[in-house]
Amino acid sequence: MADIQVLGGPVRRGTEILTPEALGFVAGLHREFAGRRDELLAERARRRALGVLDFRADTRAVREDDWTVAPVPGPLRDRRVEITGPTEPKMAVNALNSGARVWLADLEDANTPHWHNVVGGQVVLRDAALGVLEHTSPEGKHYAVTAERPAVIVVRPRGWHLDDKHIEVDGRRVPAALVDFGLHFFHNRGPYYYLPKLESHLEARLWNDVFTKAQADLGVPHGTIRATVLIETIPAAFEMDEILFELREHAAGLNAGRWDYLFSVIKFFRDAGPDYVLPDRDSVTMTAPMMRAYTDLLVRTCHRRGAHAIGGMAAFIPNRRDPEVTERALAKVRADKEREAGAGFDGSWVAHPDLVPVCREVFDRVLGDAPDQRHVVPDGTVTAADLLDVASTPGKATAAGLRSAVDVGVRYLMSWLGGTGAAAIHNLMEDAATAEIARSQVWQWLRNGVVLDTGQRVTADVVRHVLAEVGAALPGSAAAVELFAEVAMAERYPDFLTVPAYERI
Ligand SMILES: CC(=O)SCCNC(=O)CCNC(=O)[C@H](O)C(C)(C)COP(=O)(O)OP(=O)(O)OC[C@H]1O[C@@H](n2cnc3c(N)ncnc32)[C@H](O)[C@@H]1OP(=O)(O)O
Ligand SMILES: O=CC(=O)O
Ligand SMILES: [Mg+2]
Repeated sequence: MADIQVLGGPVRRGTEILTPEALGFVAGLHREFAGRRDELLAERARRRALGVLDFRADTRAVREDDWTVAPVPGPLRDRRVEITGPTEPKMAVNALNSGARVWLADLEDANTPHWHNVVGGQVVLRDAALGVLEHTSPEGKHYAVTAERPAVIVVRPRGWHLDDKHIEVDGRRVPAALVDFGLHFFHNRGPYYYLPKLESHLEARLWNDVFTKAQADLGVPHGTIRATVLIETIPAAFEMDEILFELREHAAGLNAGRWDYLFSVIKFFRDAGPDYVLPDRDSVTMTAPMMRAYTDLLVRTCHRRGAHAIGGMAAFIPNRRDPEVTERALAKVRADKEREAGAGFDGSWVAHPDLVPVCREVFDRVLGDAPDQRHVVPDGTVTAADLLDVASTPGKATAAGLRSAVDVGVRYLMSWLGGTGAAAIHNLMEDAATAEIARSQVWQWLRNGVVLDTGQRVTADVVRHVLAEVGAALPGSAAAVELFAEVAMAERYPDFLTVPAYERI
């Protein structure tokens, strides 16, 4: 224990989570795997420096051979509606009662990793697993899980890129992914996880080895854990088969994480010239050729391998106080889910309980009594050129788009720094992934000197001017404005906005 330091302050009921045994377990994972994690992060940078993306020659056999992942476990058999949300107690109860089949309990895109969120989230997850989760709001409203069939909990730990500054082992910070997974698995024995932001099959292999050791250390049978991997980076799109193969004894499916995927496309090609400059965020829809290629390949890969293909998040949020906003959100979400169900997905995500019925209805119509449509393997081939066809994305870079990116980015960072990692902004769900798009788009437009629809070229002065106007209209935004400038305008592009942001909380 002497070499395990907890640097975060006290959190209510935190001692139930940060027990010597649980910390020892996390330290064991850290000692075995942190070094490999470091090498894999360095490998991300090396791969981008090469500037080339293609299917790998050395894994051709994995793509061509016949194999399948382990059989789907009973509780994950039917995933037609999954609700996502942070592990805050009220939302946790609401998600479990929402009628969705799965609750993606999010320690990643929807969560600010304040220490009290990290530890408090584990308290909520433990109570939920034990069936004792309850909450009373400041207004005195009582929340308890009453659903006959509460959603199955699937936990999303943070990605490989972040270290947690509140736990040190042998003098160094522990990868946040190992903190989140380790504490959760120690207290609840899993067994279901979503794995975010992977860039390669070697990162999947690392997760597989973490699962193997974790199960062995705690005497849990090998293969109990089941992971759904988000394909939400462009490098990972070229290794879908390989990722499932590495995790085949622990894999449950793949998910099309569209927002981080777009972020990754911009990030990977941020200085690759005009053919790779994306237009306004709201014009890049899932019907853009490169997005269609990505989801087609995902569904085909999953179904060939017996895994579930889970759709992504439409960002439109209903508003119980504004029927027009709600009607628009329902129509947009319905169209999105119909596209996904028609393309072969087995289920999809919603961001709000009021969207559960529409997603369920759309998938009920396509699935009928069957729990999924894994037996449907769509024909066709997706080539590297299809995945990389950024140039055919319709839309323009506009002055309104620039303002919106800056405005949403600053508003979101205000929320994130304040401890709330998902927010409804202008009736859209914004989280770390969508904010990454906003700031990366500004960086890309600036680097490429993009000319907007108004004829104005994007320069540092133009961005500074918009940022000053946005900041002036938002009281208390100084820290968020400064952070936005750092992540959208720095000469050297920061890989993740959450890394510098984390040092400020
Ligand atoms: C790119 C990606 O990774 S997507 C996945 C990550 N992102 C997310 O998970 C975002 C999930 N969604 C949310 O966080 C929220 O819906 C927000 C922040 C967008 C909007 O939340 P709010 O402003 O509270 O919405 P609203 O006021 O309409 O909520 C109404 C009720 O629904 C509840 N609710 C809203 N969203 C959720 C949710 N996702 N899960 C559970 N309950 C929810 C609220 O707690 C509230 O409950 P109450 O009536 O008991 O008070
Ligand atoms: O995590 C999901 C995404 O779209 O990003
Ligand atoms: Mg994501």
